[in-house]
Amino acid sequence: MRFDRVWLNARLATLGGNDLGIIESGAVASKDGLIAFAGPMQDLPTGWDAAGRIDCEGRWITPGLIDCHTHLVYGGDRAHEFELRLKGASYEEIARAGGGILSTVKATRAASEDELVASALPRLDHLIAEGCTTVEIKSGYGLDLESETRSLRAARRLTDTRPISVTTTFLGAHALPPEANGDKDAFIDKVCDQMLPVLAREGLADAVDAFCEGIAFSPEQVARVFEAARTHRLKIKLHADQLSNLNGAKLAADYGALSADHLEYTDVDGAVAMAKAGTVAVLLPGAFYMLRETQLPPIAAFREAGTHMALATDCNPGTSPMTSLLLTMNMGATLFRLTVEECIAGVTREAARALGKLDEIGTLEPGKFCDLAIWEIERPAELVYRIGFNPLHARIWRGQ
Ligand SMILES: O=C(O)CC[C@@H]1NC(=O)NC1=O
Ligand SMILES: [Fe+3]
Repeated sequence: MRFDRVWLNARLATLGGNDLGIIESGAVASKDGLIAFAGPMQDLPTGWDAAGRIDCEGRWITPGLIDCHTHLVYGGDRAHEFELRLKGASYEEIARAGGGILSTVKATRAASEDELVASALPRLDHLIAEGCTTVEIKSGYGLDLESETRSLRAARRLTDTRPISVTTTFLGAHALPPEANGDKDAFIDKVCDQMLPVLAREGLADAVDAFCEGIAFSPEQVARVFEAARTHRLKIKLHADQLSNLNGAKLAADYGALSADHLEYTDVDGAVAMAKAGTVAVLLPGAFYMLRETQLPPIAAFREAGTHMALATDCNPGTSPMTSLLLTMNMGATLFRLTVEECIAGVTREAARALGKLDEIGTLEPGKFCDLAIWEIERPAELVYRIGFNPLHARIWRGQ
């Protein structure tokens, strides 16, 4: 058997099954960008050969990390609002005063596609430096067809100059733009009848998302977006129950969403509905931390119900200006009390599930893309335990 590359003398955290899937004296082999073998070195086929042999000298190999929820493409920044919040203004007060998302909308509408690409690249490079091999990027700061199109094109273009997989999500129902003059239903009509069909036809969106919240859109308005997504055969996700319980998790589950995200105010019924529907709970501790939220997501209910749980940075200029999946894991453990296994699975196997791509990425199993992160650590817990330290030794994307 001839492989392209073989990584030998490694300790594997395959994330296969429902745990870390640890293999102590392991090897991974690639062929044409895919994993051709992942298992005990002694099980490598007799007489195997390879163009490249890498001695990992006992280092750990995990699947490449996956950030399944980011708003990475946007103009400007919100540092000034950060100062306002330090002086006591709430996130909702700032939003209702026309700041928040809308100030980023103004900056994004004013930015060219090249400028959107250029400003996103440093954020993307930070994720890549920590072993990220797939990133989901939402629109949602354009809020009109031309700006949403420009944002999603910019997201797609990031793969032109970086070795990373990008999935895009149309988040037109993120906030009400100024020109809507307060008419949310008319804006939802535009999202569903004008923007979504064009973006679907042009293949610019892999999924559709919405913000179901008092300061954003109602469950009824979100349901209209979901119906339109279904018409155009696009998968759905939802920013749900972040600041209040509008039963967003249940709504997402009822529509068979890939994921419902945030979920601080989700109740047991929502957790059970998600488990039954296979809708992944994407937990976003960066926003919880930045907003100094005190309502914890119902982790015990998710565990009890069997709801899959993922973790992501929610990288965005307002509530989570964070580009570190390692710090995200530490927050998931420290703030949400997730276990080490849940954290590492949350940014690999479960993040892949949240993107509907578990058949392609997220575990070290033959037939999946050979996306690897090789770590200078003695035990997997170090990936979650440390704060502000990056133990990445090497990152492999599609076997390279
Ligand atoms: O503040 C921003 O720019 C986005 C905030 C982000 N979007 C959303 O729906 N919830 C969030 O935390
Ligand atoms: Fe978000």
